[in-house]
Amino acid sequence: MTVVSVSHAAVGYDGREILHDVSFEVGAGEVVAILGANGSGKSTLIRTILGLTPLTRGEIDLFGTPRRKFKDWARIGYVPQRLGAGSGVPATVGEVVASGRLARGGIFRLPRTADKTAVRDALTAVGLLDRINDPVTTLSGGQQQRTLIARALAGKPDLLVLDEPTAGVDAASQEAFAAALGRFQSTGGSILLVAHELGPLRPLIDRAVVVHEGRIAHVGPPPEPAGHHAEPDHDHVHPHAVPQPTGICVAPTDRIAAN
Ligand SMILES: Nc1ncnc2c1ncn2[C@@H]1O[C@H](COP(=O)(O)OP(=O)(O)OP(=O)(O)O)[C@@H](O)[C@H]1O
Repeated sequence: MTVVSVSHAAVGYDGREILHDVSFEVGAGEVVAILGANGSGKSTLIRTILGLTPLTRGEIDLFGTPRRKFKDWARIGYVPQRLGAGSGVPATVGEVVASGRLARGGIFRLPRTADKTAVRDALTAVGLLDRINDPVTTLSGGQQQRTLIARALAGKPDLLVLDEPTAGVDAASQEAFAAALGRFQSTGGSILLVAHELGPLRPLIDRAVVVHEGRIAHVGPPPEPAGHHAEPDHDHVHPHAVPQPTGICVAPTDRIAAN
């Protein structure tokens, strides 16, 4: 089953075409990363898939349904870049996560206990259950990001769409975030994420889609991370590449296994 299908998509703003003839798919249970330089069109692509920006040409299907007819938005959890600093709303972590249940409303509204369980399960998945009653403003940037993924998970989506989920996020939160995404995938979830640096997310990625100046430049294994290695035409493995030692600067002692 194809969860997202983008076929020959073109998208523009004010008559200026930003994405040209873009095609790729996300299969059920796959983790696909959209990579590319600043301004290459990654966010535009995500916004177009979510129906926030119109297509100029081409087709997008979601769960096998043309996007313009798709109504089952509760199947998609969207994690934006940031909670929005200074919103002035003194919401607690639990309240923010509970807002992810809203799309599950209407005549199929689940009982309150199911909502509470879903909120607690989602916070457990991202390692923040102990902060459930704290104002989100007291969390670090990385913990706020984990709160957003918990909000998306609480809605029990089939597809998570994440826009630069680890940008500016501390290393411990990135690890916790990657673990939560891994658990989501292991239960059959599909993931489409935009990233600059994959970091701890790298092992999760089934396929990378590299966007370069509005066109797909590479589909396949994620290119090597640093500098020119991230260029779209640079997709081979270097024989001299030295693997980074894992956990050298990211794992606080309480995350190191006892044996
Ligand atoms: N609402 C808009 N109106 C007009 N032009 C826009 C709009 N949004 C984005 N653009 C332009 O579209 C191009 C692609 O932007 P987009 O945000 O999709 O790139 P990106 O790859 O996500 O970049 P970044 O990594 O910096 O977030 C840029 O030239 C940008 O200036």
